[in-house]
This record gives sequence, structure tokens and C-alpha cells, in this order.
Amino acid sequence: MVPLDTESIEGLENKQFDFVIVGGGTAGLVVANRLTEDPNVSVIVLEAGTNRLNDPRIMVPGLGVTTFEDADFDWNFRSIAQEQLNGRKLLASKGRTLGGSSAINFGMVIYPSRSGLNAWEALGNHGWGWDDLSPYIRKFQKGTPPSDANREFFKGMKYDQKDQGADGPVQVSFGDQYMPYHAAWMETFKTLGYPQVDDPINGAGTGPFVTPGAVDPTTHTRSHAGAAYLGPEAQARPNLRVVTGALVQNIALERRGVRVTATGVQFLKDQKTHTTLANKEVILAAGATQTPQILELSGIGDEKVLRAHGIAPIINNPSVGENLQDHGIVAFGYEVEDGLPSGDMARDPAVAAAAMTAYQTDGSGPLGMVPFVSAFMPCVNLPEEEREKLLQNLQTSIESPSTPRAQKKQFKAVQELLMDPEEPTTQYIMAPFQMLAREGDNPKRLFGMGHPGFFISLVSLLSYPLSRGSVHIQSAKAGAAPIIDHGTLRHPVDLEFHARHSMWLDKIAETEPMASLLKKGGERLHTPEPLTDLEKAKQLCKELVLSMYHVSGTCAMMPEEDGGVVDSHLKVYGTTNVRVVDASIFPLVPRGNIQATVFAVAEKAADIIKHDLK
Ligand SMILES: Cc1cc2nc3c(=O)[nH]c(=O)nc-3n(C[C@H](O)[C@H](O)[C@H](O)COP(=O)(O)OP(=O)(O)OC[C@H]3O[C@@H](n4cnc5c(N)ncnc54)[C@H](O)[C@@H]3O)c2cc1C
Repeated sequence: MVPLDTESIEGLENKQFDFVIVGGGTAGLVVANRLTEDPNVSVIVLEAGTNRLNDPRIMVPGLGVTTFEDADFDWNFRSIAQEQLNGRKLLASKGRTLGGSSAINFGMVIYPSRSGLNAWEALGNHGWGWDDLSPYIRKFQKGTPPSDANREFFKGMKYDQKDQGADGPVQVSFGDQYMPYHAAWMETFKTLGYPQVDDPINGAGTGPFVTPGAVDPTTHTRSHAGAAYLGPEAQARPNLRVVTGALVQNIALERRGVRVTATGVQFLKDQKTHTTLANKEVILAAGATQTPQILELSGIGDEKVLRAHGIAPIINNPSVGENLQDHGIVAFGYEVEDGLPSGDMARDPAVAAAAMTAYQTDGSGPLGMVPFVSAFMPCVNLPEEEREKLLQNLQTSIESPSTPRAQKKQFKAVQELLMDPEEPTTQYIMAPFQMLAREGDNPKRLFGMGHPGFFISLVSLLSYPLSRGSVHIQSAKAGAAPIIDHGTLRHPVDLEFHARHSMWLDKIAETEPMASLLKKGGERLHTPEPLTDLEKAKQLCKELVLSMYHVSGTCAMMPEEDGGVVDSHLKVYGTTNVRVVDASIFPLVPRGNIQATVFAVAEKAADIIKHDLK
């Protein structure tokens, strides 16, 4: 593909576009594409990061991990020290390139649940339940069925052939070179009494499943937002302009009566400040870490935070940047039986070269696929009276006068999800390589295969965490990293659930057929001895938990009095024409990895905007 010139700003100064979209990431490019389907609508996308659409480190799915910490791809944020995690800082990687985080992520496509989305609606967001949003899952993707070989390998694999999206831009497919642990994962859950019951795209049911990936099955390239929504046809549209290296500093706002109207944005490019005008709307799609930052820099946020940085408040909304949710993951490492493979083999240059040759020859092998299997599970090792006690603790925190009103409603919604026998409380994942979780804030060591020997990782994350964090500006300077407080495992009930889920990882490892693939008496990266003590499990969770990079909820869609920042049309309260379309609007984080939900939200947002234009 001829590279799209996104560097030039010729003719841009004070030029007016109907829509100014801030951030050319996962959600931003969906909205840009859909709005410019109408040739009479003009759109500019301002992306702070690079244009690396043709870069192999993005295009080759298995190379994504090499982009971490590289400023050409990753913002490379860290959280502030997390007191509840022994003072550790969490890595907060985030895409800084066209395609945003979808261009550097692990490519897993995981769908939200019916009840999880219905909870969004119950929180006061009319039109955002499962029946409203799930059609957009089918709109953003095109699913390619598993091959006969995969069906044979994963016996009993459920795939709902008729309902995978017919012609969406994001290609979703399965791999072609799974390892014995992948098949054993499905069988092991069956042994434990939890076979797969349905395709997760249908939004219900617990049990294991083969995780589809955002990979084009023909070219074996990553199907991220840039590839899917900014392909040759979109690039050729005269009504769509995309500029990279354009760091948006703030929205220009004017008070018109009781509400405030955006007239454009100011952005920094090549060390100079420029202005672009919005004829109709400014759409913030800078992601859950930076969308609140831009609002605060524009004078929309908690007036105390703004004044502390010398910013004059225009709209006082203390909920901006609050309600941060993330999935914290706890990864355990198990040595595999002698003679069996593992992704750790790639530390041998000859093996890495062979994988690259296979990929270059016909797209086959580990580099061209997303190598994970998952399971959604309830907390199976939690006796009924203990469950009652934990839910009672949650009830106490719902009733506590110190719990803010907004959180009370959310906790109530989570409580219902935790009590629903059809809903998972965890997502388990098997990754066929080692993760050195104690090196957590350093991706080169975390994923660097630095420990001798061959391992797999078994991972747990809480589907519906109660812990809440925040993100706020640390200076009035647009380029400064925001203060990110993940808050992971801060709520005591989260720690109770996560400890129990992590203990069950050992159970998976010692159950057949998985057990036979792991070395008897082999090394365990998390703890040398099997984990039988709940208190020890809690300490281990605090020591090992990492961010799964699912930061969301920081400009939540909810009624304003309940802690909302945007209404159910995604308009920022107090403005006539500023919308947010990205992971910040999630009122509750969905049950697993979030990119599918971001794509679906952005598709729905585009329809809402088109409708509102009429
Ligand atoms: C390392 C990693 C692995 C992940 N793995 C998975 C996975 O396997 N499966 C899954 O479902 N999810 C995964 N996720 C999560 C998922 O990719 C993200 O949650 C989702 O893509 C976020 O979409 P978004 O549109 O909200 O933000 P983004 O896609 O991050 O887009 C925001 C864009 O705005 C730009 N921007 C920011 N500030 C400014 C500014 N001031 N001016 C202009 N532009 C700006 C950014 O550079 C970026 O391009 C992962 C995320 C990461 C980081």
C-alpha cells in the first residue's frame, strides 16, 4: 500500500471541518470512517503518535510485544506507586500510533456478556443494553470459521457459524499452529466439570474457549483499527484528513447561554501550536488515559484539580478522570515436560529465524496468530457461606456513608453480576510462554523469556472488579504524562476473589490432561510450593498482579448526578457539541479483554452521531 501522507499540515491553519476527532486510535478511526461514508461530511483526525501503518512490528501479530516502551508506538506510562500492592508501580502501555492500542495489543477478541451490558443500561444508559450493542459486534467484525484441522484439534469447540458478522472491517480468525497445552486446556476444563457450552460471541455461559484473534486469515496480518478502518478506500476519501504527530492540547470552548460550545481544538505539531475549527463537533477519542486529560486541560473537570494547575474551570464536574477500572492479571508460570515446546524456544535465534521464515513464506506459524485460550469461570472454590460473607462485605461497602453515591450504584450492579450463576467472576487465560511477573513494570524483562527453561503461563483476572482508580493531569502542559492510579485490588472483596481464583490456577495445572504436559516436580515461577493457604495467595496476588491494559471508565456514561461525564448520546455534560467515543465511556468494564467492546461502542456512536445530524 502506498504510504498515506499524514505529516503535512498544509492548508490546515484555521481550516474548518465538520468533525474534529482527537486521537486516531481504536475508536477514533471507526468514527472517522463511518462519518466520512457521507461525502458531504468533512472530518479531520488529529493523532499525537506516528503513522506506522506499514510497519512489520504492527502488521505481524507476533511482533506486537516489540513495540512496548518504544516512543514510536507506545506512550509508555506507569501508574503511581500502589500502596495496596506493596508500593509497586504498574505498567500502563498504550498505543501511540494510527490504530492506537489495537495496533500494539495482543490481538485477543473477547466479547462482553449479555448481563454485563444489561448492567450498563440499568445504570441509566438507555439504549446501551445487550440487545442494542450486540448487533454492533457483528457490524465491526468479519469472523472466519475455524478450519477442519482446528475443529479436530479442539474437539467439541463451539462456534456459532451463522452469527459472526458478515462483512465487518475487522477480520477475526483462529491460528494454525496450536501447542498441546491449547487442546489440553479445553479437555482439562471438561475433566473439572466445565466443558464449553456456547460460543462466547453469544454473551452467555461459562467454560473454556479458543480465543479468536484480530488477524486477517488471508494475509496473516494484524487487523487493527488502522488496517480495518483506514484502508485504501478510506484513505482516498477527499472529505477525510488524517494528521499524525499532532498533540491536541485543549478544546477551544465558548460559553453560549447555559452550555458551552466547542469551536475547535489547539494542537501542537513541530513545536508550534495550531488551531483547527470544528463546524459541528469535537469528538474525543484519545483513550481512557488521555481523554480526561484533554477535558481537564480544556477547563472541564474537578475545579479543585483544575485550579491547582492554574486552569480556569469552565465546567465543574468532579467525575472527570474518576471511576478508572482495569483488569489486573495474576500470572503463574509452570515448567513444561522435557521435550515439549513453548514460546520460550524463541530465545534461540535459530528458532526465531525459522518462525520468521515460516511467516514470510506463507504466513504460517506462531508469528501469524494469537496464541491464547481462555475460560470464563465462576469462583468454584468458594463455599456457599464464605460467598455469603463476601457478598455481605460488599453490601456493607454499598451501605457505607463513605462510599460515593456513584459507586453505590455500580457496586450494586456488580453485586448482581457476582450473584448470577451464569456470569463469570474471572477470565482464565493460557499463554504458551513465560511471563516474569516480578519484573512487572519492565516489558523487556516481563516478556523477555529471561528465565532459563520452557514454561507456560496460566493467568487469572477479575471480570468485574470493584476497585476504582483515577487519572488526572499532573501539570497544565499537554505533553506531560497524567497521574495514573489504577487502584487494582484496593477493594478488599477483589483481593478475596482474586486470591481464590489464583489458587485454582494450580488446580488447572494438576488436572489431566494438562498435568501430564507439565514437568513433575518442575519449576514454578510464581511460588515453589503448591498454593494451599488463602493468606499466602493474597500476598502473592499483591506481589504479582499486573495491569492487563484495560483502563476504562474515566469519563463514564451515566447520569451526571451518579458520577457521569457523558450522557447516553456520549455528549459531555454541560456542552452542546463535545462527545467522547473511546474506552473512557464504559460505566463498567466488561467481563474480559475490551477491544471488541471499544469497536462496538464506536460503531454505535457513529450511528448516534449520524442520527443526531439529521
Ligand atoms: C499492550 C496492550 C495489550 C492489549 N491487549 C488486548 C487484547 O489482546 N485484547 C483486547 O481486547 N484488548 C487489549 N488491549 C486493550 C485495547 O487494545 C484497548 O483498550 C483499546 O484498543 C483502547 O481503545 P481506545 O480507542 O479507547 O484508545 P486507543 O486505541 O489507545 O486510542 C487513543 C489514541 O489517541 C491518541 N492520543 C492520545 N492523546 C492524544 C492527544 N493529546 N492528541 C492526539 N492524539 C492523542 C493515542 O496516541 C492513540 O492513538 C490491550 C492494550 C494494550 C495497550
